[in-house]
Amino acid sequence: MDQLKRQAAARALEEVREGMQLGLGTGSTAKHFVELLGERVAAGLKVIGVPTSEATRLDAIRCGVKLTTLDEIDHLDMTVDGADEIDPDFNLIKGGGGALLREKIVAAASDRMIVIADDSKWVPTLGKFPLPIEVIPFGLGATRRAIEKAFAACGVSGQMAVRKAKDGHVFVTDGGHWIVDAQLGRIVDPPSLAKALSAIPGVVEHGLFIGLASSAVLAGGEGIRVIERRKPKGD
Ligand SMILES: O=C[C@H](O)[C@H](O)[C@H](O)COP(=O)(O)O
Repeated sequence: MDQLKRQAAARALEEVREGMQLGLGTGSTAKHFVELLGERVAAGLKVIGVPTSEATRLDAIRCGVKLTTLDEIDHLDMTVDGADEIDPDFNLIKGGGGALLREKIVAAASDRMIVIADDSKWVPTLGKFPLPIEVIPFGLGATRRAIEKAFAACGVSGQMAVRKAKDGHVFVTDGGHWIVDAQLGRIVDPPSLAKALSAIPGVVEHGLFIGLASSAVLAGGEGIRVIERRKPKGD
């Protein structure tokens, strides 16, 4: 599986050009991309990156990739990031690693977002992977009730659990928030659910990425598939 992730990362690297401003994703697949990019930088390629998490920031520094912020530059040419699920409309679930907020900010600031993954992430319908919802700890009971209402209005339901870190403590995101993971099974209308969740005051962000991904590089046993989204970014 790790080999497939690296192959997808290597294929995405072929899209990188001299001078590009790049969004650097988070997770085990994106980490391969940062490492491979580091090798190209060591060989003379000049690019600059914006990391989507503290973990990626440290990886990029270790790999010699020059970094900047979205305060210093006004757009990114391309973001390369992993995903937990991708559907045929290029809706994504992200946030399995807890980086969804920065990942979404960076993807939205990019001209293109390439999703890299092993092909098990390509699914007919989103929802088997628990949907991460980043929340403010204050008033969480009220926020959870509002989330349940949004689920009902969008025809989904399922258990919610506050994410725990490996040490048993509540997982805290880079932004200092918590994550509620929702086991929805099948998300019938991802764009409507995304809109409903975004309207809840205690929800900082959610892991549904709608209209952001422009292509997917999927590595599987039979090779690499590059699938382009037909609709322009933002639709
Ligand atoms: O918060 C984490 C990110 O959204 C990751 O890109 C996503 O969870 C996929 O991670 P991985 O490549 O490790 O499966």
